[in-house]
Amino acid sequence: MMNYPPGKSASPPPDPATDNASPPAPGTQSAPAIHAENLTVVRGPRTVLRGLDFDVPHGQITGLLGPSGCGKSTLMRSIVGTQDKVTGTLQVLGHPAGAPTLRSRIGYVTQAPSVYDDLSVRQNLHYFAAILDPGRAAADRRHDNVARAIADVDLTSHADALAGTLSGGQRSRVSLAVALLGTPELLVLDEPTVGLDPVLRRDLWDLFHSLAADRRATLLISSHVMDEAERCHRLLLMREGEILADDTPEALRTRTHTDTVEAAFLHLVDEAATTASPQKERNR
Ligand SMILES: Nc1ncnc2c1ncn2[C@@H]1O[C@H](COP(=O)(O)OP(=O)(O)OP(=O)(O)O)[C@@H](O)[C@H]1O
Repeated sequence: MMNYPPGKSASPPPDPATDNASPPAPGTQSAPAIHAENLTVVRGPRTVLRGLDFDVPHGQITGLLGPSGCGKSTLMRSIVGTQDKVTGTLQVLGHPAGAPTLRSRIGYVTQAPSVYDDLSVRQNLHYFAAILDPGRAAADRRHDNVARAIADVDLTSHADALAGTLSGGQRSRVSLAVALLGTPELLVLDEPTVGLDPVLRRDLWDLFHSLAADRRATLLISSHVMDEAERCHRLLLMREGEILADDTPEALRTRTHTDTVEAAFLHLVDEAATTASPQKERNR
């Protein structure tokens, strides 16, 4: 089992260029972790995702960024196989999204923490661990995995507190710990740092980088906080159900002659508006 000290390092995130240089995990070099072609999703009367084409590479952190309502959660639900009315191609770890074989290979954390309020943090983790890895013979392994997952999210000192008595941020971290139990190859995290203080946010990003670097996990992390974009290896910038850009933060800044990803995003929004509607642009 990998051992690393989450939340203890104040070091900056690893340099993606250096990280890219490390050898890929065996058997994962060729195909991307996620491959989408003409991915379209209809929700109710609306087409929420419109013909998306993109790849998510293995062993890196890809940030999914865009304003509220642009379709980030819908895309994540499609990837983990819980979204209805998905058309086009969506391959995840070499299988069609939603294939039963993917269940134990993906960790998914929704925006709303899914924990039992009347159980302690440890009991919550043991409950889910027993589903993932049942049987008496696995009791020692479950015990170790639960302790590791609780330590991963820095909740050891709250392990015996009832989940219902925790703060919102702490409850989110319990959900994240549940997702880390099975050491998944792909982690899909929907706004995992929302509502957290800056120290916890930094600690969680350190953990995400450890997961990518040490366990070769692939992470897809949504956020609408643009400063978090700088912490990702790659970015998918979304707007109104479309991918506005798919690149590294540095390449985006360079291409748009801007200093921050937020400025790059705004530049691309303006550029897209000009292309889509010259008349509208002339009237601005
Ligand atoms: N059940 C539904 N029926 C119809 N439309 C829906 C439904 N759920 C979401 N939508 C619409 O789909 C669009 C995308 O929603 P989604 O939750 O994926 O956005 P998001 O980018 O994750 O937003 P946020 O950052 O606020 O969570 C929104 O315009 C939303 O109104």
